[in-house]
Amino acid sequence: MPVEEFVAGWISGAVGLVLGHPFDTVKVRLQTQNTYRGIVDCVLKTYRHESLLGFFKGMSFPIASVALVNSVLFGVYSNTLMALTTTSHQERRAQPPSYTNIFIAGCTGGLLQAYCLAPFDLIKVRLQNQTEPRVQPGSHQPRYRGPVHCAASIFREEGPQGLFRGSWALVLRDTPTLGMYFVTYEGLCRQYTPEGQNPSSATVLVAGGFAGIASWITATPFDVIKSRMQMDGLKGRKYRGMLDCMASSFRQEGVGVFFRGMTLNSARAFPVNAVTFLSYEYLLRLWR
Ligand SMILES: C[N+](C)(C)CCCC[C@H](N)C(=O)O
Repeated sequence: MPVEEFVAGWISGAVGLVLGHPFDTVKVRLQTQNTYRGIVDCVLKTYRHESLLGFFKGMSFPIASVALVNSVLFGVYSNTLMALTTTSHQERRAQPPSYTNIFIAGCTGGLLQAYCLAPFDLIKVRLQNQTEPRVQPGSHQPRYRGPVHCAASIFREEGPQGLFRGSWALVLRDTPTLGMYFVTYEGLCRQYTPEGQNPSSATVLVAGGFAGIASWITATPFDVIKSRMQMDGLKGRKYRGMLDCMASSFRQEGVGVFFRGMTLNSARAFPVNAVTFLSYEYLLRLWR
């Protein structure tokens, strides 16, 4: 039943999310702050200054919203595929859909999830970039006290459209790359599974992991622009728009800027997406 796909998408996303958050925090900081020399430097400074908790900043909203975001991604993907091929999830092993249809369904899922993700991702990025240690009485207060305060402040200071800052870059980041995500996953599963059978757990883990890496590698240039657009507006506006952000980042920092965070994105992508697909497939088989 289509609704199961939504629920499976949610639970599997939450599991992956917690696992990958520390990588994500370091990545966001490297993409948007020029104070770190590299991954190790950023990890050490974060740990010394903010303790282990520093790596988990901004995680609560993503956990709450992953329900919506991942269920939209997997639910729209699967239901689009059903509309294109008239096969349900269970029938797809016996009648595999074409890669073109998988790509179209993945892009559709990606496009819609990007819109749901936009405000939550913005708040995550703003909180991850607060480098103040835990608030103690009398110490310097960070700008945002928590996710709700952050959302309310953005709404007040930058208007409702402020909550969607960077959403264009996010849509461009996620639409084609999520098409690729499902094509890679399906392709690898088919390659290592005898015809008509379900892929083994090991196959699902490896295919999910590589699907994550493939889509994150290609998504990184827009990921950098997205993070920068999201931080813009915090202290006045530096960029006139997405194209200006791309041009001025390139002018000031060279082409390398578009690959910032690629190592961390890939390192995070394998475990996160291996677990995401494994729990997704497992839950759907459980409910059949
Ligand atoms: C398309 N792009 C690679 C940007 C995102 C893929 C999202 C997959 C998973 N929720 C994760 O957080 O890794």
